[in-house]
Amino acid sequence: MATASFKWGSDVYSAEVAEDVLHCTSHEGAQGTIKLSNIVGVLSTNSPSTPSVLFVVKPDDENEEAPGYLQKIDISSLPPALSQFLVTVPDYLKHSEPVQVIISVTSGTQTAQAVFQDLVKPFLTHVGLEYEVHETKSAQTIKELAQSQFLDRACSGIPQTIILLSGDGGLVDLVEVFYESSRSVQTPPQIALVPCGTGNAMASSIGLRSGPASGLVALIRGAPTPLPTFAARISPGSQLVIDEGRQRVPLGVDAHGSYRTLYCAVVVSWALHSALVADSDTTEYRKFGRERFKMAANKLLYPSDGTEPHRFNGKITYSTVNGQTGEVSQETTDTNEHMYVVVSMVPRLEKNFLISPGTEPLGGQMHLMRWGPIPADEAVRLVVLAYQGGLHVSEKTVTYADVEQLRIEFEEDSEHWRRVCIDGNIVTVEKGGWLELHKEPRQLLHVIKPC
Ligand SMILES: Nc1ncnc2c1ncn2[C@@H]1O[C@H](COP(=O)(O)OP(=O)(O)OP(=O)(O)O)[C@@H](O)[C@H]1O
Repeated sequence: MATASFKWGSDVYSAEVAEDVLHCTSHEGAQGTIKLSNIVGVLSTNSPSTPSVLFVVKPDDENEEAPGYLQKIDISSLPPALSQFLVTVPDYLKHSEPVQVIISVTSGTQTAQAVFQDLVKPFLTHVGLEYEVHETKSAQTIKELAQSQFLDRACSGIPQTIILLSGDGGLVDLVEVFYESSRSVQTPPQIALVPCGTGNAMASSIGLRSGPASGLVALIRGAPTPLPTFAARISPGSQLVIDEGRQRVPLGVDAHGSYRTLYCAVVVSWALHSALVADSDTTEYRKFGRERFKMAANKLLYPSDGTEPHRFNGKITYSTVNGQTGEVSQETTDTNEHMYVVVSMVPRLEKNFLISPGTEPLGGQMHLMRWGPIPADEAVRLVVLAYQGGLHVSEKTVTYADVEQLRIEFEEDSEHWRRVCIDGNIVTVEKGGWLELHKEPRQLLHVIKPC
């Protein structure tokens, strides 16, 4: 198939579809092919008589996650089989404010700049959109932009669309600024995700699982949907871990003085999960992409001194609602010893890591996933089952519950085992401290979900 090597020209091509492939022929008789699965959309806005096909050329057709580059060709007429791809420019790309593009340069394996040049910039140009580009200069850039620009517009009722070329971190930064502000948001920004991170939990959960190009498909044919957000209240004395674990920043308390609230939209975890996220967030580990999580997990599950994995101590209480009667019941895990504790607000933490098959994307649910101390090999088996379509949730050893609220009281002496992960941020809870999770009623951000 000539997808990568064929040189597309500015001709108007005649086009026909056969066996999920668009066959195009130029006036001079040159022939090129495009897999239908690589088509982003067909625009007929500029000239209805010569629709434009936007498609991704993948140098390595076998690797569906390879970013590739975007190409546009005009065709002389629309084959019926292409009508499913017909799109018009959606309202969220027609705001008076230019589209805001954020390139988070260190996300994942540092591909975001190339993804912008090869996919997003050509997309914006072909669709004829005005845009402003912001490249991150530090870990604070997205928060600073949110403070200085996005929040102002949202509070003034100005519609805006933000394209995030990042992992979950970019979204988490926006959540932090918008939800910690006391200002009143009139018009939530509409956020398009172009997955460039390591886990890309939110993007994968809303269906963007074929690399960064899937973000373009959602951008041209998407539905802005409120982003459910959750409040994590943490006891006083907690600290944010920064600088690859070397430094701590006290989190302080909210104005009422009894706890600090952090807002989240993806995942809160403790025990093995938070430890592996914390341990693997170093420049050295980041080079390994998604593998870094497995590498860190192995070190925790099979300690080098030959001992068994750590038994995490704490009391976990949670409430559930009976779907039929609406009755709320309070439950406590049968033991205070734990190995794996994850509260997920999304179904997937990575493309194929289906941590919570019962969670509807952007549905506003929290699911607790937990198991107690078990042999390391058994823990590995459960994690493998999660990669095999979320089969771990039916195992007897796993607690899996749709929870309304949850509280953990930490009973660990060492700070090392009191590290929790709140949407990728690592927080150490004080000795004897606690964490509570609640559903947050405000909806201040919208995520563009693929239709
Ligand atoms: N120019 C920069 N200099 C330093 N840090 C940066 C810079 N740009 C981004 N960062 C930081 O790099 C991290 C990137 O996080 P992001 O979530 O986007 O990617 P990831 O962690 O690889 O993916 P995921 O969260 O989906 O697993 C964030 O902490 C962000 O603040």
